[in-house]
Amino acid sequence: MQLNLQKNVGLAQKQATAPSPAFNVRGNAMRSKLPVQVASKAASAKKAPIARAVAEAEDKASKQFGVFRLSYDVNNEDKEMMKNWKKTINVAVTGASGTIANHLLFMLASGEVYGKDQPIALQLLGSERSYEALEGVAMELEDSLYPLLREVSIGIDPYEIFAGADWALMVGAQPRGPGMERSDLIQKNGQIFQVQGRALNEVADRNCKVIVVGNPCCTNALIAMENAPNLPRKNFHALTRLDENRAKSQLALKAGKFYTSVSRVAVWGNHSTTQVPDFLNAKIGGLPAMNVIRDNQWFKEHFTPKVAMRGGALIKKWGRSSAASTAVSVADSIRSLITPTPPGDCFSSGVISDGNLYGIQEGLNFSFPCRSKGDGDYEICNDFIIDDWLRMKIKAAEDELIQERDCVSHLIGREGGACAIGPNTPDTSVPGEN
Ligand SMILES: NC(=O)c1ccc[n+]([C@@H]2O[C@H](COP(=O)([O-])OP(=O)(O)OC[C@H]3O[C@@H](n4cnc5c(N)ncnc54)[C@H](O)[C@@H]3O)[C@@H](O)[C@H]2O)c1
Repeated sequence: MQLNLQKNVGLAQKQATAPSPAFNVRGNAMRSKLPVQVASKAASAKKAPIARAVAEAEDKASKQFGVFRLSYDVNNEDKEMMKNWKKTINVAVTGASGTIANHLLFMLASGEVYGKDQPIALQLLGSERSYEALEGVAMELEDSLYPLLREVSIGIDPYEIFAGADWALMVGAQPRGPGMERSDLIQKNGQIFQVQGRALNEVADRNCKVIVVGNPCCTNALIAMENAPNLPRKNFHALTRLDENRAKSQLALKAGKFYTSVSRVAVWGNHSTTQVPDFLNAKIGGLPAMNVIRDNQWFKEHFTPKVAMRGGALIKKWGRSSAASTAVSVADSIRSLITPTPPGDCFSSGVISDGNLYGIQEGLNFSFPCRSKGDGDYEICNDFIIDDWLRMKIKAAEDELIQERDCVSHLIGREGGACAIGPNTPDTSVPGEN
């Protein structure tokens, strides 16, 4: 029996515009070259983008080492196991040979994120420098024998790797080098997300869900979204779930309760030290957290900065930034979108602020409390109480995100103010996560 034949032809078709090598690997597979029809360049140039991509992919497949059709010898036992499986989904992951991805990919492949009945194809994007490491990652995935992992493809061209993606987990970003200004990092990474946003716009599934992890993640998500006008604006998320998880853990520890009793914890604003972990609306054991932990000073002076500075505390101990817990929080973010949010609860995500009821300026990627029916979509919760303290903190986060947006206005086709982030601007990056 041949599995994923369609998909693998599709994969070859995804090799559309790439100057890069692409591999498609899987254990126990019988490999054979794809049949090819060579199209002339002139003819393909006139075709619509997708038809051209297909023609170019076929052309490339005729010449390129490493493009395979895979077929599997499936015995009866395997058939039994697979009979209730859903249709394979394509999950693109960038920065795939990086530290976070090294945890995340194996969680995805194991089925613990999308479900034990959800086969996936992993499409891994690396940088030129990390290409060999990417091959190593693919080999490790291959050696892990995950039944639900139907395909692994690797490459360095986002147009190739995002082709047909149902999900794009955008982890890859340039790290902040020694002496690098925050504004330089915003620019450098902004350019990456402009290119990748354009690629998503061209080749990803029209309902692709995007989660941006690479920092500054809210502004990067905004850039990707603005460069992908063919995808729903709502589909672009920035990862602030790690901050929520950190807040939950601190509340549970302080209250002496198990973390599952902590709910309705929102993180507002930016994934930076201006972030606002919301203790006013949080609940512990179904009661307002402030009625359980009766210590206002602790909430404002310990809890809030502790959550915001957690990355720095961790890097001091560990010598590197959070990776495993970040991967866990990406997995949590995905699960929050594909499973219904329990009544009264929420999850935090950086999403487009358009139409929000909290007075946050529109056109920003801003972290809000959200809820989902489990269909991949979400809505911003509209029943959170905001007091003066919370309002003041949220305003500072909003100002910061407006400032970041001004610095990338040229990348999002927006008339914007000048970039006001300079060497003397307070550095609000989450320590260790920039
Ligand atoms: N939002 C959050 O909560 C959160 C938490 C922790 C880290 N982060 C951010 O996540 C990002 C990744 O962290 P990491 O620890 O995995 O870093 P890492 O340096 O270990 O890995 C990053 C990988 O991205 C690759 N890369 C660079 N440019 C790329 C591009 N244009 N396309 C594809 N890949 C590219 C690099 O080659 C590298 O392998 C960083 O920006 C970090 O600040 C975010």
